Amino acid sequence: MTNTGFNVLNNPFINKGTAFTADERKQFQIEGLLPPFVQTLDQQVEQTYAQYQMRDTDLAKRLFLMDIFNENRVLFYKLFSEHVNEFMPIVYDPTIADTIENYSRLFIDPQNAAYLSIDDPDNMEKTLKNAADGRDIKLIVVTDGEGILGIGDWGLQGVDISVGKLMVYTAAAGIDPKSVLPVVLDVGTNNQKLLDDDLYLGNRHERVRGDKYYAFVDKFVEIAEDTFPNMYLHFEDFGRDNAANILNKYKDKILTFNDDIQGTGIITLAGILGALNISKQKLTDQVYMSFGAGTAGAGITKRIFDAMVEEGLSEDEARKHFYLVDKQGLLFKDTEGLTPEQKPFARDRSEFSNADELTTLKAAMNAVHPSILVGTSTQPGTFTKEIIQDMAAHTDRPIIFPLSNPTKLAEATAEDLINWTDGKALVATGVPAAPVELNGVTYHIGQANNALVYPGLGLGALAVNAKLLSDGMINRAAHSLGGIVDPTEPGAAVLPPVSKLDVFSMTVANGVAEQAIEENLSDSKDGDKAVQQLKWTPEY
Ligand SMILES: NC(=O)c1ccc[n+]([C@@H]2O[C@H](COP(=O)([O-])OP(=O)(O)OC[C@H]3O[C@@H](n4cnc5c(N)ncnc54)[C@H](O)[C@@H]3O)[C@@H](O)[C@H]2O)c1
Ligand SMILES: O=C(O)C[C@H](O)C(=O)O
Ligand SMILES: [Mn+2]
Repeated sequence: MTNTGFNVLNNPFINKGTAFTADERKQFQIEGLLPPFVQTLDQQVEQTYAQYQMRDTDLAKRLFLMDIFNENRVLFYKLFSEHVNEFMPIVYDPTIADTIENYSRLFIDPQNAAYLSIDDPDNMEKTLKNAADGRDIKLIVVTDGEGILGIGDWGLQGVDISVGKLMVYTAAAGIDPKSVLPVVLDVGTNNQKLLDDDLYLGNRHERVRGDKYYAFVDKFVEIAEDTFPNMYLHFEDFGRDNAANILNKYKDKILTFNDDIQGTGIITLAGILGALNISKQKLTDQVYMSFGAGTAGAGITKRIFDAMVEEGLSEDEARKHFYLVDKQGLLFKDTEGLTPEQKPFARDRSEFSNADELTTLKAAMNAVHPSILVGTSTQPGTFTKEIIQDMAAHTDRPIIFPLSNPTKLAEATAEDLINWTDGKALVATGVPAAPVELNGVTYHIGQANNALVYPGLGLGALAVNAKLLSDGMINRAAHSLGGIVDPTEPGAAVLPPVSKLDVFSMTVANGVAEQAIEENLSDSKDGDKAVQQLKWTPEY
């Protein structure tokens, strides 16, 4: 195509549609290619929002918004910024799970993603450059699609989680959409449904594992770092066997982040601190049980453990506060198949007279009586009325976070947890939950989803060009979410509301930037100023 005009109209990073002025229409050779009336951005927002409201299912709404995204990023983000609370569950979790499961069938537009195939590693550099198309890439979200939310292996179709996470970065923290790149590492899939599907768009073979897999990931990291210096590399939804390995390999070398391990750790710690602020209890008095001790479960446990150590406990003392339950039941030192992340928290059988019977959540809860129960098991409905009422009988204000996503996989609903405990439970969920009315009190439910923190964390780290993402920066992010909710209000939520996502993302970003400077991980002098300078706003 030689026509400059159509290239402009088809480039979502520069297209303004009907908002192109008469001068711009002349300059870009698009005179007469649009209706003559020149609209303002606000008029476009009003018009598209009215069209959005005409869609009657969440999936149809999402597909409509994706059309706007594909055509005009400024318009998409302006619209998103005006309806953050309403759009988050549509653009992101839980609706995004439907689009991932049906990605190939719904495919219309590649959304400027980079598709990297393990069968074609020599093309990696070219692909990344083609996808960047001269843009200065500062932020990559990469997935290999093996552990998408709790829905498992979706192969190449997982690319939508990279696209979706990046949308939240921009809507929440003002990361310039021109500076981001969604990436999928297509290493095959073990999802038989996809392998058998003629319309599946990914590599139709089993997942490549072992040395060849790690060599591919290493090559990606190396080329991405060389091609885009000073970039923040966000890993998302890798499988349990690889996620922590990759993070451990790179976290002390480059500016990188694993959302499921670190992001989820931060938001869950923030939620627990919020809950303790309401119950006026101390973190170091809590007994913690993780149901599902995989990537997220073990990552959260480590973060809460570190927080207890920071509050003065020795590592040995702190460790005594944690119990992990996975498929095998309560995890003991001699349990078969422990992951390296589970091992430090596995218990001695001699601590229990009935250790061999502790093979279910119910038995483990009965034996331990924890004050905090966090679910990252992908097993829906497993926080039963019996288990929860027994927990509530042994602790004043049980902290209960069913975090498995999407909605259909949650260990319990907020409504049940509040009702079963007569409002005693301090609850947060992974996906948005409506307030619960009980005995004249409205209980607001916090959303413990990493989306509440990763955008601010990324903005803060990028703004000051941090060399690494340190534990100190991560900890600072977790402590930045306090002070927004009034804990004395009856029914107060344990986390700030998503409607204020843009506001508290800035608090997180400022804290993280300042911490990087304090730790000499940045040459910047003024964190707040750097954050303000990097922040992008959707306007023409
Ligand atoms: N709210 C959030 O921000 C957030 C963040 C990350 C993950 N998650 C959710 O947490 C869940 C787990 O994600 P992940 O990345 O840790 O996956 P993962 O596969 O690494 O971990 C899941 C763990 O659950 C265990 N499990 C499976 N069946 C079980 C059973 N019957 N009883 C006990 N344990 C069982 C698995 O063995 C595994 O260790 C997902 O649903 C995901 O959506 C939520
Ligand atoms: O994507 C989400 O909603 C949160 C989290 O990263 C997950 O894997 O569930
Ligand atoms: Mn995830």
